[in-house]
Amino acid sequence: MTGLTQRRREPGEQPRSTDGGPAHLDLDDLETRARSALPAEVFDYYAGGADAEVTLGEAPQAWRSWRLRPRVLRGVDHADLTTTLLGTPAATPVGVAPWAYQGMAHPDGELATARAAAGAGALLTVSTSATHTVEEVASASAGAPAWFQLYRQHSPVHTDDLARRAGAAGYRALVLTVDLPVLGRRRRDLRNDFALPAGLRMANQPAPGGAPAEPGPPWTAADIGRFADLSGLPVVVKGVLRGDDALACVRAGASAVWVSTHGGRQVDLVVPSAHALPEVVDAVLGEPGPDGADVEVYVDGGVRSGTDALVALALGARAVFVGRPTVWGLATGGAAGVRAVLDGLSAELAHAMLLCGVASPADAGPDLLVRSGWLPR
Ligand SMILES: Cc1cc2nc3c(=O)[nH]c(=O)nc-3n(C[C@H](O)[C@H](O)[C@H](O)COP(=O)(O)O)c2cc1C
Ligand SMILES: CC(C)CC(=O)C(=O)O
Repeated sequence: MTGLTQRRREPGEQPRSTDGGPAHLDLDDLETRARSALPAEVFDYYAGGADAEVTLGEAPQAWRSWRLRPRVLRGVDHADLTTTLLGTPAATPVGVAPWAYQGMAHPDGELATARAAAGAGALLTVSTSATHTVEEVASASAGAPAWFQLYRQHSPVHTDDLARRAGAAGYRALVLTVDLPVLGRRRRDLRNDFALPAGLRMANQPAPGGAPAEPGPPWTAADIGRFADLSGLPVVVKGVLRGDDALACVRAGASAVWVSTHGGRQVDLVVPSAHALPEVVDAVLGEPGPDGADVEVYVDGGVRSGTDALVALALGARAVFVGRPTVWGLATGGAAGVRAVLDGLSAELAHAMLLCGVASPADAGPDLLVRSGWLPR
């Protein structure tokens, strides 16, 4: 947190080089360093989006189509970031979105990300497509709360098995990703003929050579309650962009919905998360979840600063999740790199909250925002 005044330079003191440490979070610089650290096709896989990447490019801009209306003289001299997510305490409303194949970014992969999230008190979401098993990542979290993200697998038996294992391993929620009936068309990957490195461990996939899988039917809302029963966990539905879908998920037993364009990697030209969020919040506001508590709404996509995160909270998100910033942190600095990203974004958020007279995440509301007419939409 910056102090009340500028620091005065000592006589003869030269400006410090900022190369020596993370004086502040510079995500553009981190991305540039990750680009140098990673093989070009791996960087492209992580960075890229679907088709012409319009949605990918618009995501950060969309948060920035809002302007803040700071509250003054409200007696707020401290911003407390602590919150609960589905009843689980978290030190910050900035969490880690699930992302695949972390072993390509760092040898410790998901284990490093888990340690970083645990250290930061940030909620971790672990991808099905991890390079360490459901149970290994749970152990690395050392009791810190984590959620497990589930994709529909080729074999429904395998999908169900993963849901049960997530419950048994101590994850606190099951995140069903519903925006990937098939993979989006990612031009960079097509151009690079991207393939996963030969030695990469697909830790949650069944061993090759088993019986050929019989694909099950596509998921419907009815699967929400079924997975809650199988896993014994509350279900979060990730990849919702419409109010009617959000309400249908809640009525089918979801405890939370997660507004997401999948980082612009699935369908291009979809509405940015920042614009879909208010519709989803309106649709489910005050709806009870299966345990009677209010349903929660989360969001991800293009959140790159504390002020972006504050806009999301003001629009009604209970938590924001970040994907690529943690990719760049892991690729450049392992667990410490991810930790610096999470701590940096949380510090920026706390700073922005204080400057806007917002004492806690729950204290953020739509009164903080205006959509400026003069801004390009
Ligand atoms: C490299 C990469 C891999 C991803 N893998 C998954 C995944 O396995 N499961 C999932 O639900 N979402 C996955 N996502 C989407 C993220 O969870 C999240 O929605 C998105 O990255 C948020 O946008 P941001 O990267 O702009 O923060 C992935 C995203 C990226 C960038
Ligand atoms: C295994 C993939 C489907 C992971 C993913 O969600 C992505 O690359 O966006």
